[in-house]
Amino acid sequence: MTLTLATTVPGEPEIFASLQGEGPSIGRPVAFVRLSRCNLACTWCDTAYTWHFEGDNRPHRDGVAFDRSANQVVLDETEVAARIAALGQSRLVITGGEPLLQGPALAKMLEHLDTIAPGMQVEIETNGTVRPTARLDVRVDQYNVSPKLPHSGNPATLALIPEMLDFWADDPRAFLKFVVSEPADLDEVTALIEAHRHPKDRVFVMPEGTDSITLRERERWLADAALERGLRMTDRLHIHLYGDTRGT
Ligand SMILES: C[S@@+](CC[C@H](N)C(=O)[O-])C[C@H]1O[C@@H](n2cnc3c(N)ncnc32)[C@H](O)[C@@H]1O
Ligand SMILES: Nc1nc2[nH]cc(C(=O)O)c2c(=O)[nH]1
Ligand code: SF4
Ligand SMILES: [Mg+2]
Repeated sequence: MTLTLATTVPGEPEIFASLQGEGPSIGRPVAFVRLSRCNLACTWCDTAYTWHFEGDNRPHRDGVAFDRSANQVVLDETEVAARIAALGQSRLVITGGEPLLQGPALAKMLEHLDTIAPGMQVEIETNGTVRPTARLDVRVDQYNVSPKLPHSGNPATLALIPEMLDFWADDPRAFLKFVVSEPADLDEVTALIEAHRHPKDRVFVMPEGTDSITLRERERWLADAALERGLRMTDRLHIHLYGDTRGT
């Protein structure tokens, strides 16, 4: 089966080694694979090149027309697994775009990966709106679920599906990671986790931002808010280290 991946440069799939920059595994050395396409359209998405193609039925961002052929590459699941194994890491982060849109092919890729690099730990970065298939789910050690608040520009009917929030609350592998732009967003975070009984020790808040100055500025009030509300906070380490660049 094939997977559709994002690219670093035209034709080169976005498969790379880096430190996990966000969330419960921050600082861990990992292999990353970034898949193409998304079912949401966050106004501040830092990887819009994974879903925002010319001709797509999506709002254009900054008036820039993205070229699909330069931003996608299709590979067999065995080739994807081989490239991940070649990075020599013991942990894998699957991200996108929205990786759970390609559940069946991802499951096959991880099954093959287990034969060439046995025992790799697997994390999935997801917007939390798509249920993982059973065959994929058995291969996953951790879900980093980032539900999208209204400031993302997505309608709540698409982004905040009550049954899915209940589903993640019940899974001890699922950590929520809310992107926050202003202090009032914290009230929405608190209301959501209380409504869906998501344990606070599995809830992170993370500043919106794609440069160090913005992140640091927002972290000043976010740290106090997290402390006050009993939530965990995460930085975005990769932005400080490498800026907002592909393949890092
Ligand atoms: C690009 S998304 C891909 C995975 C999935 N679509 C999701 O949204 O979780 C990876 C992570 O980056 C976060 N993110 C994207 N743009 C961001 C920004 N401008 N500031 C902070 N976090 C951002 C998302 O919320 C998510 O946690
Ligand atoms: N280093 C690094 N850490 C990350 N954690 C989550 C990322 C993502 O885009 O999903 C990401 C990323 O793009 N780079
Ligand atoms: S859900 Fe994730 S990949 Fe999709 S637009 Fe939002 S941040 Fe970007
Ligand atoms: Mg990222």
